[in-house]
Amino acid sequence: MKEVKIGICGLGTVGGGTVTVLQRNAELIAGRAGCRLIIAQAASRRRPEHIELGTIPFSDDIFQVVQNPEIDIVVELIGGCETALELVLAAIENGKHVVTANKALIAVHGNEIFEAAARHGVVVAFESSVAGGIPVLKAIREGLAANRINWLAGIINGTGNYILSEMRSGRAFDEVLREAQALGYAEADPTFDVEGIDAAHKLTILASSAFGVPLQFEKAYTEGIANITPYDISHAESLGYRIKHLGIARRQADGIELRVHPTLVPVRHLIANVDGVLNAVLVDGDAVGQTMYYGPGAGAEATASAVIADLVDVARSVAAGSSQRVPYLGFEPEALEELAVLPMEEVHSAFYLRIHALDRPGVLAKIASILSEHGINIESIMQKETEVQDNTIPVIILTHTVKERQINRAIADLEALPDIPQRVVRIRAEHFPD
Ligand SMILES: NC(=O)C1=CN([C@@H]2O[C@H](COP(=O)(O)OP(=O)(O)OC[C@H]3O[C@@H](n4cnc5c(N)ncnc54)[C@H](O)[C@@H]3O)[C@@H](O)[C@H]2O)C=CC1
Ligand SMILES: N[C@@H](CC=O)C(=O)O
Ligand code: NA
Repeated sequence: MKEVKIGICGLGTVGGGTVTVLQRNAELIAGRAGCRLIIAQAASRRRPEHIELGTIPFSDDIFQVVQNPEIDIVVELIGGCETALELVLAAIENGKHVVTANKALIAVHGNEIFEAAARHGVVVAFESSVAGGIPVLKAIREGLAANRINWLAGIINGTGNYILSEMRSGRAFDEVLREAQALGYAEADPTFDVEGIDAAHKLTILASSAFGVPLQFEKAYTEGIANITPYDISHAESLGYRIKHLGIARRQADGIELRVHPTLVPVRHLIANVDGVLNAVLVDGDAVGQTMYYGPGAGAEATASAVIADLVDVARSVAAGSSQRVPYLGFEPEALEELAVLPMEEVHSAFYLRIHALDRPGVLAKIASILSEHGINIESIMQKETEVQDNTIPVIILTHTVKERQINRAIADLEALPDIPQRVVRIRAEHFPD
């Protein structure tokens, strides 16, 4: 049987999982790929103690892997952007195919990397970069190729979803984050998870694959989960909603929405019930309707599953000597569109508002009148008389769907009232069509 030689750079969580699964399932993978995947070299800062490397040659210099003439496919699992970009471009220039789990690298430098790969006749595969083990890019680029995709929405950060899920049972944010780090779910810099940057990287890749637009991470609206409190989680629940951190991309007539933020989702919706490190991506296509892809979004072997699926894909084409591949973003480069990313003020959502108002007669009427002046209808309102804090009473409001611009103006007017001494808390809400 033909052999395809691979070199693995980075032996941390995902690198370790990849070595383990490649060794454990070697026969099965060879049967599927039609060739043997041989790890010809592995490199990382330190020789890992917890990974059984056996006879695999080890180096502490990742650049040795891209210079190794034996190697056909370089697997980049070091993370980060600077060295990873240098490594991947060097691999491509040396005529090597690349498999990477690095969403930051693809979202920020993907356009440049794909051009370099096309010039050198090699491929770059990145299924594991989005939603870990879930084959969602394959589903969008291949399985849904017939569809005009209208919108997609997903829980695409395992760490953030793990934190929000555990907070529902009253656990503290910092303690749960430390646990997610210990389980290998979090990024090297966990602020990427907490501030929504990791989800924005993944949403950028999903949106480009769904709509056929160039990668444009810098235009994504990004808001994380750091300000979500147990108080809002429990009040959202009493309104029949759960707070999830979602990435949403929607095609509008004049552009696309590209946004990542905490969102109230009706509790009965499937996506509200995706908990822990699990991810889910809901995709609406004009022919198929809605499909949802669900599974582990992070973790060593779950992510290795997608890394190895890419290795099998690339190895099959190397073994067959074929250059026919699914295009990176699922569209031929000349079919990509320059659709504008819409400013957030043009986006429509319903809103959960938490307003702390002084306990004076007529305050509720003033709030209702300001919302009405801005054309905002109220779906439900709760005044928590028993929860007086600093002389204020929380008023929780759920609005109907409005333009972001309307809510911004209404909140500015509310915050200008002497009766409302604190900032208004707002969280967007989505009602997915059936
Ligand atoms: N942990 C997860 O569940 C998932 C991670 N990813 C992505 O996979 C990539 C790797 O993530 P993890 O395995 O979690 O990270 P990690 O921090 O556990 O592993 C990275 C490894 O690369 C090594 N390394 C980094 N820079 C190096 C350099 N310049 N020279 C030599 N060695 C170097 C580190 O020493 C470490 O062993 C990242 O891009 C991450 O975003 C993607 C999906 C899931
Ligand atoms: N830190 C990421 C890892 C997978 O992409 C996450 O928590 O989802
Ligand atoms: Na994936």
